[in-house]
Amino acid sequence: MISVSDQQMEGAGTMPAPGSPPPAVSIRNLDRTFTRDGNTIQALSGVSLDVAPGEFVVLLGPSGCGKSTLLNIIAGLLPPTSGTIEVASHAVTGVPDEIGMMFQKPVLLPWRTVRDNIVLPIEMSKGRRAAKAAQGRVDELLDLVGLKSFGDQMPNELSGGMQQRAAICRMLINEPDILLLDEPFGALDEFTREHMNMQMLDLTHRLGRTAILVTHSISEAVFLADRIAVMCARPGRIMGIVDVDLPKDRTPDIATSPEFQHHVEAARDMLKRGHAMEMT
Ligand SMILES: Nc1ncnc2c1ncn2[C@@H]1O[C@H](COP(=O)(O)OP(=O)(O)OP(=O)(O)O)[C@@H](O)[C@H]1O
Repeated sequence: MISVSDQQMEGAGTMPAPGSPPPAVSIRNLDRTFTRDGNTIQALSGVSLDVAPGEFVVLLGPSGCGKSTLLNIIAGLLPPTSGTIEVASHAVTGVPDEIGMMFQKPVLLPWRTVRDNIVLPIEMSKGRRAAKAAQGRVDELLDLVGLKSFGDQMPNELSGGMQQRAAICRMLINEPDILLLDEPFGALDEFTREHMNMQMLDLTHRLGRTAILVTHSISEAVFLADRIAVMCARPGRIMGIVDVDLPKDRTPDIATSPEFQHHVEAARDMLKRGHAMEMT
């Protein structure tokens, strides 16, 4: 039985159940507009969403529906035009300490070794001595993502998937509770992407992290998510939520199961309805 709730009906499915722990991320009535060439673009309108600690939420929607804008607002990189955003029960005013972020491109500095790229966030915030003291943690992280013997290599000696794994280590070096993932594996080939998704799922469960991931891919969303927030454009908003009640331990084989396909259909139907609303 698939649980689907429509946000058009009073934000159903986006709020916590009574008595549940405070959300890791809480968004209320968020709007964001941009001005371009004298025109106002409503990138987000009336977005409300709570993400529970340890939950994996996927933002799924077509190009331009405001997924990256929403992620950047949660990360404190962009202010909302109106509405509220809290991370760990605190209003977001800058980049919260709890947040780690990853983008489609790994953006490793080519003149620094993998290890020196990973400690960069510490070096920038706490200085070189602190970065040096974190080398043990770097080794643990490299081991965690299967790059144990690659710490002293230069980024150009690594494949695209390996570079993204180094970027995962850099995201985790400050031990963030909440991971914001903007199509982190979108530039990788399908096989590597599948492998990296499995690794990310395993990591978030093992480390007990909260994750919010952006994707256009319905099957990727169903594979990764505890809940999918389906978005539509013009203006960007959350159409509704698909609860993915599949077992937490997932391997690519699950994609052939009827349950998986039912969730894919539920998300696709919601996307189609969003598209139809955009056209009217
Ligand atoms: N800095 C900006 N200035 C003007 N318009 C912007 C800016 N950033 C985003 N937009 C507009 O806001 C809307 C949402 O953009 P956003 O990048 O968040 O969408 P998206 O769903 O992440 O798209 P994609 O999947 O293609 O990355 C788009 O119409 C985009 O053109």
